[in-house]
Amino acid sequence: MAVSDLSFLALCALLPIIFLIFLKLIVRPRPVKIPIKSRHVLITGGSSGIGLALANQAAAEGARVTILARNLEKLEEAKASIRLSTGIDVAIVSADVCDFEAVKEAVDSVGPIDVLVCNQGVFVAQELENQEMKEIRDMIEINLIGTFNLVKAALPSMKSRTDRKPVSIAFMSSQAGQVGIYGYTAYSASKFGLRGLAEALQQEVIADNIHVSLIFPPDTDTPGLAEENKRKPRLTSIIAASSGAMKADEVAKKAWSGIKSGSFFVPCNLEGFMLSVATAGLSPQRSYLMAFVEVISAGLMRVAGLCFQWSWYGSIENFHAQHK
Ligand SMILES: NC(=O)C1=CN([C@@H]2O[C@H](COP(=O)(O)OP(=O)(O)OC[C@H]3O[C@@H](n4cnc5c(N)ncnc54)[C@H](OP(=O)(O)O)[C@@H]3O)[C@@H](O)[C@H]2O)C=CC1
Ligand SMILES: CCCCCCCCCCCCCCCC(=O)[C@@H](N)CO
Repeated sequence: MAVSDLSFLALCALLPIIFLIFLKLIVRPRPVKIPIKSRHVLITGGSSGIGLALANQAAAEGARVTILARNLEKLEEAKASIRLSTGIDVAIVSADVCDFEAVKEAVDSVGPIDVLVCNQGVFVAQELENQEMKEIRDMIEINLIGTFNLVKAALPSMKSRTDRKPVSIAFMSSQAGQVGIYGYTAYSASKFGLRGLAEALQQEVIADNIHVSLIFPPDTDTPGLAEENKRKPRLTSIIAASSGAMKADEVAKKAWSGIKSGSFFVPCNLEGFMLSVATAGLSPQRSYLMAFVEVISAGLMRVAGLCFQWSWYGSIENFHAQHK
């Protein structure tokens, strides 16, 4: 082999390494670890489904957990179920996230928060044309404005903590917050909204050692999903089935691992991983390895995304052809 061939091969091997080093130097915010043991975790919507699973796992890991929701009976039941499975007592607090004064009072009553998980959410799948304005408003109010209320209420004490250790604010989005899906005009809007909130907020709070995570679950087996499934447009189910369904415990496990590693995007399954790479956009990225994957697979992921759209629009066409 000629010397020039060898040096060409060496260059080919070297380029990715140089690129990795470059990415390692520039990714921002810098990597961080956020332990939850012995720290105060507030989980909204913690009385049911994904929130309850998050609370269970945090309690089992030795965090001091508070769960917040509206219905006090459901909160008591959740507390009893967590005690049964972990032997640990969590604190409960009742408030409607839509009421800022109530949220402020609740947050002040539970003491300084190290990890705030804004997980409360409602979802009713329906074509916009058939959906009542009340349902649309509820989704925006509870999922998006309610999250603003929580962050506004918790931020002052999170910022003024004396120990300066890394703390976290996590938002429960959805894969429907990464791609618009038939039947989810209002829901997707509320969850896409969380992304804008999260991206901007991360820049505002990084100097306070506060780290933001956005979690993107697929359909997850919860009381909320069972309720949603009672009346769901057929096409919503068909398109959402592009991503596999998960158990609440599995989603909670992925969520905690993402929050603790300070990841900005937290996908929960393989399809979610692809979605996160495909929709990386200008989101912050702490991991140079993930940044590397995003850069080298960007074109391919766009092709995959176009294939999914091709298949979804195919389903929509078929559906209309059958229902003429
Ligand atoms: N299940 C799924 O398929 C998926 C869910 N998600 C998201 O995960 C989150 C949790 O969903 P899931 O576990 O299924 O939901 P559930 O319906 O099982 O639980 C919702 C929780 O939120 C609380 N909540 C609802 N409205 C309010 C409010 N106004 N103020 C305070 N708390 C409230 C409920 O308690 P109460 O009613 O007593 O207030 C309950 O604890 C949601 O944000 C959802 O959008 C994302 C992707 C998939
Ligand atoms: C480039 C590659 C892309 C790969 C995969 C795309 C899969 C998208 C599926 C989206 C499913 C949305 C489910 C919403 C669940 C939810 O939030 C509700 N249960 C609540 O209403």
